Amino acid sequence: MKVTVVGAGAVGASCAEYIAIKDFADEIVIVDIKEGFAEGKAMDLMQTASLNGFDSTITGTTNDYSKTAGSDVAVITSGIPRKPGMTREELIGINAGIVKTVSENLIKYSPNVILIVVSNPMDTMAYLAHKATGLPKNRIIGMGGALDSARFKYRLAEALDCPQSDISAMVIGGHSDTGMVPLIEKAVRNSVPVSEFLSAEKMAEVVEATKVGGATLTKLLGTSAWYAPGAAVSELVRAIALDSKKMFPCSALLEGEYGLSDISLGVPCVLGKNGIEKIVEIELSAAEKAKMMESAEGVKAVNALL
Ligand SMILES: NC(=O)c1ccc[n+]([C@@H]2O[C@H](COP(=O)([O-])OP(=O)(O)OC[C@H]3O[C@@H](n4cnc5c(N)ncnc54)[C@H](O)[C@@H]3O)[C@@H](O)[C@H]2O)c1
Ligand SMILES: O=C(O)C[C@H](O)C(=O)O
Repeated sequence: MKVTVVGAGAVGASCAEYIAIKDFADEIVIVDIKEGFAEGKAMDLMQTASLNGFDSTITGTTNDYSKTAGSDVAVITSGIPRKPGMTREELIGINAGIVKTVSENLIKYSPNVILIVVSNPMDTMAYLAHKATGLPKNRIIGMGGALDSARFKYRLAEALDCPQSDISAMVIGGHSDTGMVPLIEKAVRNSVPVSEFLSAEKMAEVVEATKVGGATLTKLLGTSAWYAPGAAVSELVRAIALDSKKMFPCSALLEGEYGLSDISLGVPCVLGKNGIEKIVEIELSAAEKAKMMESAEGVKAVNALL
């Protein structure tokens, strides 16, 4: 499998590193516009091969998309991250143009590629990629919910004082500080609803902490997070590479699913060799449906700025 990662910055390099270490890709190509930056990151990562025990080959290129030709999957992390106090949506003015051009460049050399959009505001950037490329809807995946769900599990395990491996939980909706929908009613600790262990107040605290998980880290780090985002992307790529049929919440183009259309929004997706193999329509409570509709309105308002 050949994987391209556009953007050799914090998230792109982390994503490339995790993909290499998990060793399911034959070739990883990193692209950046900063002269020599992708080449340097690739060489540094390749010098970990004997230490981390992987055989994937990693190369870098400064904006030469011919080196990405024939990619099976391409991850778009190019663009600026937010600073403390900003929203993800405020990045649209700079990132929209970058994501559009990068998407067009990628499909020129890899017409059969599956795109994974990471750059923020992610749901809108994924929607933009659909408009810019015209790729089939199964071949554009927005990564946000997989990361948000990991943060949800982290917060639930913290509240329950238990290993994260005991938790199954999912976040759907928009990848935004206000629009995320952590499905707390459906979260379980080893098949037992978390409501058996946590008060309503504590569950509300966990939901709120999950929603601002990105902003919390941006405040601590001075820029947005990269380890968990990179790891989340690597898991989506692995599901495609191994045709695993694992289900992740991903931003997918909706055409009537969940009563929504003309929007890319976080919903449960089965991932495999074809990208999104299936959008899974789960039963939502009235409260969950209301939050999902509100989330969709927020994303559509940002889409309107394109
Ligand atoms: N969807 C998510 O869950 C999620 C998680 C983390 C970060 N993000 C987003 O990912 C993006 C990258 O974050 P980061 O922390 O890696 O930023 P970063 O600044 O560390 O890296 C971005 C890289 O993109 C490069 N770049 C800019 N324009 C480019 C272009 N036209 N072609 C190729 N490369 C280009 C820059 O040179 C830089 O190296 C941001 O928009 C951030 O908000 C999204
Ligand atoms: O929070 C950010 O700006 C980056 C990313 O969307 C995240 O959730 O870590």
